[in-house]
Amino acid sequence: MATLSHAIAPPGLDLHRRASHGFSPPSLRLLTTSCGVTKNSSRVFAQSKSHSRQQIDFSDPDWKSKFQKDFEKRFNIPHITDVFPDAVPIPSTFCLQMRTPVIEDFAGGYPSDEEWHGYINNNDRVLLKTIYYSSHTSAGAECIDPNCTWVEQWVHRAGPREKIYFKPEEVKAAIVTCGGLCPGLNDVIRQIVITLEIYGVKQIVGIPYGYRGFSNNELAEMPLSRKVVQNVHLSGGSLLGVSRGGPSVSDIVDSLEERGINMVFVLGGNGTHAGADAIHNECRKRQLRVAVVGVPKTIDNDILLMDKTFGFDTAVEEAQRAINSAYIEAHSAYHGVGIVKLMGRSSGFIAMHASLASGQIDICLIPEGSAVVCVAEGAGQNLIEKTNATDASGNMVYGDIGVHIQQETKKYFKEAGVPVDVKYIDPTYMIRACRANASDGILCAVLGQNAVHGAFAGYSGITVGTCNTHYVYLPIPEVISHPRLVDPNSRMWHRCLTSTEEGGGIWRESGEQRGDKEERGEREGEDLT
Ligand SMILES: Nc1ncnc2c1ncn2[C@@H]1O[C@H](COP(=O)(O)OP(=O)(O)OP(=O)(O)O)[C@@H](O)[C@H]1O
Ligand SMILES: O=P(O)(O)OC[C@H]1O[C@](O)(CO)[C@@H](O)[C@@H]1O
Ligand SMILES: [Mg+2]
Repeated sequence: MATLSHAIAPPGLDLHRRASHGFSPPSLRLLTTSCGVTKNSSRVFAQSKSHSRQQIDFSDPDWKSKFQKDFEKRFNIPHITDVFPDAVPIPSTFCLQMRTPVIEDFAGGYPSDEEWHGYINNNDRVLLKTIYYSSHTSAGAECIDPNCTWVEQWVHRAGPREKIYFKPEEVKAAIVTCGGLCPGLNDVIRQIVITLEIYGVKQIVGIPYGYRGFSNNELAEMPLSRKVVQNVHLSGGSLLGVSRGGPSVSDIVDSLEERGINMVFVLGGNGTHAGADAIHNECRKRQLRVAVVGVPKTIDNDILLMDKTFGFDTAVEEAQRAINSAYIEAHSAYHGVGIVKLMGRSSGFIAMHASLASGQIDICLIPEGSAVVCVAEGAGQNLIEKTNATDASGNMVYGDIGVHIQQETKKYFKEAGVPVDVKYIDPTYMIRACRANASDGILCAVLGQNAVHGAFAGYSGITVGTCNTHYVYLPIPEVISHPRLVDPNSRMWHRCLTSTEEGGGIWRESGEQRGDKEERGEREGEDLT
């Protein structure tokens, strides 16, 4: 008995071609995503892909320590003293005396102020990878060498430092939000402003409409204060507006100089971070004492190394509403088919998580049955006509895979002589224009605070994120070298398969189909995502 899953298997979604296989499957589930297929051989040294700059000779008995040294160098976070070795720090103006200890809680007595100061030591580190894989055949294994040797990889811990490199009264801080919208942007803006004020900063401005705001004289900077941002997190979008494209890096840095801005908080995805890193480098070239700190914003969750980016949870929650509607429509119709297209340019994380969360992504092909199809926008691009268009930032504009599946499904069933009722839902912008949920709200607040702590501590060219639930600073190039992709060998993907019962209906593109993406992307196989 053929199943629809076979009918639409790669190189497919070619429902006609396989229609002759018959159509009497018991029940079948389908989930499509844009995630790639990993050839088993590449799993052996999955991680070495991201370490391609370092040629590792595993026959060298010292390879591990050399690897670790190289890793430390790569994950070193740029500091103001790299360029200004004589920069003198001052004691932090960020007050940590707000604790209200209940003495009785401390059996051995509450630590004195000399022992406890609540700041982060510059040498504190967070373990980047926490699973010891005993074999490269383990699910989601990321091994460096053929023996899957345990290699500790440490990254810098985020948070307030005891010494700061900017006098708050000399700071003019700017916040800019670029790319597309994402739930939680206003929460991050709010928290950055509040934290800057706690340090004592008086000059805080918002740059309107992304990087464009730096060059367009008609767009005035927006003065920001706690009063202005107090309630902004209660609505979605960005208080400052967003945009794609815009001025050159050199023009942006000219504008920073003209405006006297010496702290820039950049909220955006991989494109925005590439811009932030370029701005940081240009400032260094010009010997400007400017701190550039990113906060990763991507609804697609396609930034490397982090547990997840803010807004993702909210988007998944919102996506479920669409899936639920598709499910209800499909189940209420005679031979109903519900199709939902979700965001995910290169990565199918939203589709995978929303499917897993909803438990409703299943296709029943029994005559009285129904089907719910969830597809990530980047999937199956090889099946539809290329638009050859790019947006203002240079990102490729994709064809509409959702509409394609809708049309092909109708054709398929027509040819099979089975009446179907196909309902197509495209909630695209609804999942990213909404307000952040509680867990994203917390994530945004902590990221915003840590961005300010990083800038005051003298770091630049960095971004903030969570690794294994701990907050860290990472050098920008390491998180944007390519988009993070769903790993089909990961536990999460298999959980997704499991949640769709037999899992036989899950479809993903083959390595060949998505060859171009394989070149650009890296799969991340950890359990969290
Ligand atoms: N390599 C780059 N160097 C400098 N600036 C860049 C680069 N790539 C993109 N940008 C700029 O960054 C901004 C945002 O880029 P983009 O539109 O790709 O969104 P993004 O940050 O990737 O967010 P999203 O996840 O919403 O796509 C644009 O103003 C764009 O001009
Ligand atoms: O219509 P816009 O603003 O270009 O945004 C669409 C794109 O933005 C994202 O949400 C983030 O990159 C993608 O998933 C999507 O392709
Ligand atoms: Mg992008």
